[in-house]
Amino acid sequence: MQTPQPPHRRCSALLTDLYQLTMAYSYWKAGVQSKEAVFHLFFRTHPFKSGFSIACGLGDAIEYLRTLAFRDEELAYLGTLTGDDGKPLFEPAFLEYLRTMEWCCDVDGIPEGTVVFSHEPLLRIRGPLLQCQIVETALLNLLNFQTLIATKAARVCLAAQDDPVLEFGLRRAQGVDGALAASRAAYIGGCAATSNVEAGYLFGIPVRGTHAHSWVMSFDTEEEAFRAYAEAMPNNTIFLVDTYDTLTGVQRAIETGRWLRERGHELGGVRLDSGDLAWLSIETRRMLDEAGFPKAQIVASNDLDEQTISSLKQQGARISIWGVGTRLVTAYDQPALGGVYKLSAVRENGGPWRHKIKLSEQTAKISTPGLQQVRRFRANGFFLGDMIYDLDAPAETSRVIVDRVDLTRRKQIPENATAEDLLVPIFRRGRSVYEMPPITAIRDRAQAQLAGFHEGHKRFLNPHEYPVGLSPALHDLRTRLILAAREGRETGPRGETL
Ligand SMILES: Nc1ncnc2c1ncn2[C@@H]1O[C@H](COP(=O)(O)OP(=O)(O)OP(=O)(O)O)[C@@H](O)[C@H]1O
Ligand SMILES: O=P(O)(O)OC[C@H]1O[C@H](OP(=O)(O)OP(=O)(O)O)[C@H](O)[C@@H]1O
Ligand SMILES: O=C(O)c1cccnc1
Repeated sequence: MQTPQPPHRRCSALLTDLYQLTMAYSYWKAGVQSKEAVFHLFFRTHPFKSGFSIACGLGDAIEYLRTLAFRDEELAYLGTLTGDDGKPLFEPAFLEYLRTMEWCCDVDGIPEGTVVFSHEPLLRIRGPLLQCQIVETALLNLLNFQTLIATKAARVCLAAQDDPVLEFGLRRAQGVDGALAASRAAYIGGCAATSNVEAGYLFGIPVRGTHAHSWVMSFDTEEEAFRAYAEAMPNNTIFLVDTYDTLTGVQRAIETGRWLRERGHELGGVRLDSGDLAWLSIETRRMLDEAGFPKAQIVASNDLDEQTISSLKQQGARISIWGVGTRLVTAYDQPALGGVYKLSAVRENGGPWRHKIKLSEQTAKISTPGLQQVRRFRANGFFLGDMIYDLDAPAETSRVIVDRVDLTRRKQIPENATAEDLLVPIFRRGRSVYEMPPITAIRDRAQAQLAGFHEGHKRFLNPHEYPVGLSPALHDLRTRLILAAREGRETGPRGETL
């Protein structure tokens, strides 16, 4: 069966904040709708105090942009919207403009599954100002959530070391759409399978599951329940053992395992879902091994996350499969990634680019100008640092990475390092030029990328900061623009004094 690609449903052109459309209208009224613009989508801080994030959501973003069009019913609805004076917000001629508008932007993006860092553009959109503007909200929605969940999943999987992690989140996820997107992102982040059957069907993710307490409770005894399940599904026998007393449940699972073995089947294992999971798993392992079931798996679930899993590992827990739901798919400890979408250059009629910045009281929040690309350096199997540079400058050959905020912090990249530019072409003049990899390849990419970063960047407590900065030329350009903006001075296109 061919694996369907995201999305699971059409993302409408109306899936946006009203202000994108009021700005679009005003660009059109002012006659600047076709001015060429460049925007970048990036985040400023990693979620979960993490030292890294995993890019995710590009697949849905591509489908959204590929099918972007205002339908007649949607335009009719926009025609009913009114302003403070009760008169229509949008003129019919503008709605007609939207109806015939064809997506024609250039888009470059960092492939899903890539390890990414704060201030790095995950997407660069270049094209008519109006078109770049109206896609902001949907792109942020798609990339923010999926990057958040893929990052959480990667952390949970790092904590589980080489043990499989099953994503069990559907029942607690943020709605149907959140659940599906979370299952996909969790798989990309490293989960082995999901309990969400629709995600399995739509995205080609492996599906796994055990059984619930209700199964046990619906029989008079636990023995009967396990036996009936074993008879029905001798090839899927992980028994939930904590409905009454966990270790008694393990004993009953062992008895059912003997019964299965007499019939040529093997006991899959047990699931622990309450109590002290470290102690119970150690006792359970001992019982299973002594009874001759060394291959039976011990699955654990119950409000797990990367911190609990790390702690359980430290306590010597003998858990071999981790079922993780609520805290993974809701990104419980940080429910949103603060990705933003910022204008960084404009030009008219193919003239020189005018680089733009947004000032802020907080230096870290001052935006980066230019047409940005990210160059990642690597030597001896490890990534050394990332340099954001300006494609509008002469070809970048520098191997010095300058900290965005503190220009005295610089990293010199050695000559033997190889370099890779992370943003790849996704759309050219509105046409999709990117071949979406299968989801398994995206997941493999995340694993391969993570393996290229030193452990210090991946630890949970005070991770070591991976070097990310600007090329010296882009740093100079940004500084010139900040000074000119602060002094209220006009500058040349590249921030030069006039
Ligand atoms: N040894 C352990 N070390 C650290 N955390 C643990 C350990 N064992 C279990 N936990 C976690 O502690 C929490 C225990 O949950 P809680 O106090 O609600 O009790 P419970 O065992 O779930 O009881 P019940 O489900 O019957 O209400 C869960 O998040 C679980 O993952
Ligand atoms: O804890 P999570 O990480 O979300 O994993 C999924 C949970 O969902 C199921 O129980 P449910 O929460 O429905 O009921 P229970 O806690 O009363 O067993 C399962 O037994 C897990 O405990
Ligand atoms: O299959 C399971 O064990 C499962 C599925 C969803 C939620 N909790 C557990």
